[in-house]
Amino acid sequence: MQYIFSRVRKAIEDFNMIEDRDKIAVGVSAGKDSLTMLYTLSFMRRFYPKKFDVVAITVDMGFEGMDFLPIKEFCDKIDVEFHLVPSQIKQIVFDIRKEENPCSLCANLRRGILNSTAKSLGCNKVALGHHLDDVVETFFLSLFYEGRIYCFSPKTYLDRTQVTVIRPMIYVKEHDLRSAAKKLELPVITNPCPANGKTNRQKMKEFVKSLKQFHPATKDLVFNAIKRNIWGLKD
Ligand SMILES: Nc1ncnc2c1ncn2[C@@H]1O[C@H](COP(=O)(O)OP(=O)(O)OP(=O)(O)O)[C@@H](O)[C@H]1O
Repeated sequence: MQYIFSRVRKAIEDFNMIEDRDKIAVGVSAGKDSLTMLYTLSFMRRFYPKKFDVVAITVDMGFEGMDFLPIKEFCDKIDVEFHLVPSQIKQIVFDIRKEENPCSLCANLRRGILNSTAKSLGCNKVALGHHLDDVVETFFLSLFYEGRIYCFSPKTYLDRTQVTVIRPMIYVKEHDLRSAAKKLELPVITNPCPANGKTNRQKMKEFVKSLKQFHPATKDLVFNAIKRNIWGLKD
């Protein structure tokens, strides 16, 4: 875990993600990435030089048979307030609109609920669990499907809701998150979304993996280019 803590701390410091007296709403999907982020931030709040508080928010997408009790119990164990917010996102996206490419509408609706819940709980920040592999995949998604050089930012202020979105896991690789979640025995719930594994993001994941045969460090090289040329971070 020490490795993950140090990578998260470096990302937080490089992009000034945390300030004194922040109240951070951690978006918890119940997947490995956001649960590891929740564990990391809840641990860090005890020794980090800037004092901050953490609450966990899960937007219930409306998929049948999801049991969030283990997440609630995990939050109790690490002393974090847990909020489960019901929604009709599944019905809207799949049953009513029958979206062929459901991901962007789904993510927009989810983000809206997450940010407004965070605001109503007095949080000034929302933390999302995007990791280094997500960064590189998003870059290629934007390039191949939108024809632009783009990636989400590590830290973004949202005018409308007046909360700042932070992504403290961007320096951590998915592989390391998978190992950490296993080691910590986090109560990971498998994503029941019917689109899971069939998305353009999944295609990009496979594409990035395939690049390894041409150059073993492609992922790191692309990530460093994004850091310098899109996020403007100096070496
Ligand atoms: N239902 C949800 N409720 C609250 N936050 C969510 C929810 N779904 C996603 N998020 C937040 O948005 C981030 C990015 O969402 P995405 O669907 O890409 O997650 P993921 O790659 O499946 O990660 P995870 O392993 O945490 O599920 C998550 O890491 C999490 O912080």
